[in-house]
Amino acid sequence: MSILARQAARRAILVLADGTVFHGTAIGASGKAVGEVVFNTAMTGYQEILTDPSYSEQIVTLTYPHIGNYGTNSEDTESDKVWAKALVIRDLPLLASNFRSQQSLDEYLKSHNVVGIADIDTRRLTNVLRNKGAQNGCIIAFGADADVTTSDSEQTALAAAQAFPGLQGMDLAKLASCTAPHSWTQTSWQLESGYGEQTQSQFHVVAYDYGVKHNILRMLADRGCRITVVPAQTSAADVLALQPDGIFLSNGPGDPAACDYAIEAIRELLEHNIPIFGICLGHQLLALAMGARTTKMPHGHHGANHPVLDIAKGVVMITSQNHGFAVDEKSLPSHLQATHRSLFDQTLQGIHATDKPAFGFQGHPEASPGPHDAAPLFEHFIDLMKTHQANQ
Ligand SMILES: NC(=O)CC[C@H](N)C(=O)O
Repeated sequence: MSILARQAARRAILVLADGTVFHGTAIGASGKAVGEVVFNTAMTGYQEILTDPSYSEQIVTLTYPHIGNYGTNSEDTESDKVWAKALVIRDLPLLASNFRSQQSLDEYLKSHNVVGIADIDTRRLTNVLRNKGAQNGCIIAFGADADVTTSDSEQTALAAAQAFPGLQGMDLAKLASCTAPHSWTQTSWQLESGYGEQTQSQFHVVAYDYGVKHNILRMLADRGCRITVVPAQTSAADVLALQPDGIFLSNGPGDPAACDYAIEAIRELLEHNIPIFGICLGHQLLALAMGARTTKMPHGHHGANHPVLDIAKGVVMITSQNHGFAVDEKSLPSHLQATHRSLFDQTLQGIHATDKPAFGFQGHPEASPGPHDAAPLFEHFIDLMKTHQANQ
């Protein structure tokens, strides 16, 4: 029995748009949350997942049964707030134990005003999502003194789930983006010293922030990139005025095809032959700008154990993934080459332009807390910038 069940438990319900109902224990804040329900198979990294802006408008189910074991801290974050709409877990363990822990997961969710549900059969929920596809859903987490199991609240939750418009066609990147350009100098976390500060740089990278995960910026800073982060709607002309050695297109939430301003700016930037690297949403936007199409996947890829084939090398990488849309390989124009494919469902995972120094990766080479098999993709971006500098 979890600590929640031992305490005076607050009840919660999760209702999917197809009418499936789960009764569980409320964790985090009291209230209602509506969004697309997805499942993530990572065993660790719940704080990084919650703070990943790409989870905007999504309710995240973690399939690993014990979540919260190592508590939370102020460092293991991918942005300044929790972006996931709500959290669904099987069991919140009795103790949070880690020398870096500052707050339990339950307290952390409460302090960020995020609702959650525990003590439900997450295997059953995952089966529903895997077989029927990602579905919209609603969680109602009741306060301690609420009378809860009424069918009224199930009806309220069902109506809210069915009224959610869905992620297709939603442009969320401009909402997750920063509002003003700024520089980024923080480097990766080390056990002895925590996060570091960049001391010298060799390349100037302009990073489009569509909801950027901080570890991407840290890994670029580690590799000698002086970084100017710019808002999602920055024009190509404004980026070119910064005289970048390379342009980075970040991850981000929502439907890539809805980000017309970004697709237009990237199309214009491609004409200047400056190295461009896109991750996840950035990869999808690069593909769209070059004439490919994106589609909504049945239940997407969310986890830290996804095998991806490097087509040219014939090597398999274990990768971190978080996406619900994908570039349709069949739609690639002749000047875009497929470089990586998912070994779960054969969907496209990487592209490289044959006529420009531009490439994209669907997974997360910056993954924190890993895996790190795809990290060498950052070196490829550095190599392209070196060549570009040498040719100037
Ligand atoms: N992590 C991301 O950048 C996600 C990209 C896009 N929003 C998708 O769901 O496919």
